[in-house]
Amino acid sequence: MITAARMGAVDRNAEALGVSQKQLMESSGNAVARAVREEASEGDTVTVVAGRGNNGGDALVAARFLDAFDLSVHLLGKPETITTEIARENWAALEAANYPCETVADSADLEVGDPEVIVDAMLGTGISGDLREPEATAAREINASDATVISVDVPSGVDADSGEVPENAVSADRVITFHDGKPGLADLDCEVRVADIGIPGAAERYVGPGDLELGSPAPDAETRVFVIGGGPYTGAPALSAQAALRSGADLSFLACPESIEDVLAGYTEDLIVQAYESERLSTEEVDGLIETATKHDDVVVLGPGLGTAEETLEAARTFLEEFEGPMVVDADALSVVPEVETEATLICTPNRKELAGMGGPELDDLEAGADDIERFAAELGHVVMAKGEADVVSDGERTRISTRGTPGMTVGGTGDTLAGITAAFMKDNDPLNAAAAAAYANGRAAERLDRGGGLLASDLLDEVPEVVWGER
Ligand SMILES: NC(=O)C1=CN([C@@H]2O[C@H](COP(=O)(O)OP(=O)(O)OC[C@H]3O[C@@H](n4cnc5c(N)ncnc54)[C@H](O)[C@@H]3O)[C@@H](O)[C@H]2O)[C@H](O)CC1
Ligand SMILES: [K+]
Repeated sequence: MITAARMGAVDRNAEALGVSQKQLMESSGNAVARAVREEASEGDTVTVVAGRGNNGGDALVAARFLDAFDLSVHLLGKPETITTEIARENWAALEAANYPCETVADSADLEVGDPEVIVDAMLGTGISGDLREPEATAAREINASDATVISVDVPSGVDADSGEVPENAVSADRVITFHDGKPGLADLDCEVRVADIGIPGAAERYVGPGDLELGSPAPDAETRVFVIGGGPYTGAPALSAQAALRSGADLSFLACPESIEDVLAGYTEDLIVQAYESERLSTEEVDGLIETATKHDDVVVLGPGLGTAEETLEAARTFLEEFEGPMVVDADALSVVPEVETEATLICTPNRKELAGMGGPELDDLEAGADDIERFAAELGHVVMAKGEADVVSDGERTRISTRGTPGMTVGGTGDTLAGITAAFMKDNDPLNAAAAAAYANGRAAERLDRGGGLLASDLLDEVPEVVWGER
């Protein structure tokens, strides 16, 4: 099953791999035509009712494969209102080739007639709200006919994700959906066929630009990130907190021992440093931190630069046991995750060593060990983003691999920037989508800066916005 949003991301990934939307539309249209040929005999009347989006586009392709029938194509709107280039091109091809096609300005003008087959291609996954005119009247006409109704991708009006069927939706006899089943089609009482349209498996398995769109924040999202780190180290928490801002967080707070407060505040005006008295993170600080995080923040990053003192690990354990919000757990805090029961939603970001240290698989090649990482994520009950030459992201059921990045990313601190990017993406988001998008953004930023060597993790900070807002 695949949601509409994820389908869009996979389409975008396919395009980045060199398989264009127009190629996918050609395959979709061909699959629809094959279904029509199963239902109609040569010379039968076939009526195509096309909307102005790519759902309609699919049927405009199908029309070219239906010469053997008494065909008529009805576009619900003016050609210039067709919303995509590839659908427009397919309409123009039909007109240029003298196909029997007409535009329907007003639903009263739509003559569905009494064909053997109607192809319902008004609306697919791009629907919003109940059917509006002229689609609503057209749907009534289609439902009132005795024709066999073949719906393209989704019966027009049905929500492909929720399965909600508004009363004026098309009632299909058959649905030809593309690439994978849709959650909203599972309970339809008609035949649903999944047609392979040639999307490469890599478009789902490997993180691409579509995943960035899916997992990065909407421009108007307001995210407050709270980094709990530092103690022996100061660079790591500062990198995470700044990376969060560079990835869309509006405010980035940094909780640290007061002994390094000035050092951290000195890095940049942009961080709000909130110091606590203890020399390092300890249990007496945790209640205060949980209260602050719960009241004021959206996502916590626990771990950068915390060090591994027993009292710090004990405090991390307590924090994890008591906090219930979204968290990125990185670096030294990772080792306690398998020991605690938590209500928090975690994204754990171990490197190979930390993965093994958490009781995960000991792997030289993370990509080759992706199934082991998926099993470990399932046991752990949280998203694991195992960082290496390839990053493997899994929630125990779904696994995606990011091969973005450069050898130079082995320099210290790129895991800290990744943790901050992940936190900025995590609010109100599927944690797997957020983590996959963050791995992609961090790696792409490094690729854009690649001069063969000499990368600094702090260099990534300026480049991340170029990826998150410049490339999607
Ligand atoms: N990988 C794949 O699965 C592929 C699927 N394809 C087809 O593309 C459509 C999705 O196309 P899209 O252009 O995003 O949207 P639609 O055509 O479904 O609808 C957009 C169209 O409809 C208008 N509209 C929206 N809501 C309403 C409403 N409530 N009432 C009336 N009109 C509405 C909106 O204004 C637009 O004009 C997918 O379903 C597949 O069929 C690709 O062709 C290939 C890859
Ligand atoms: K449809």
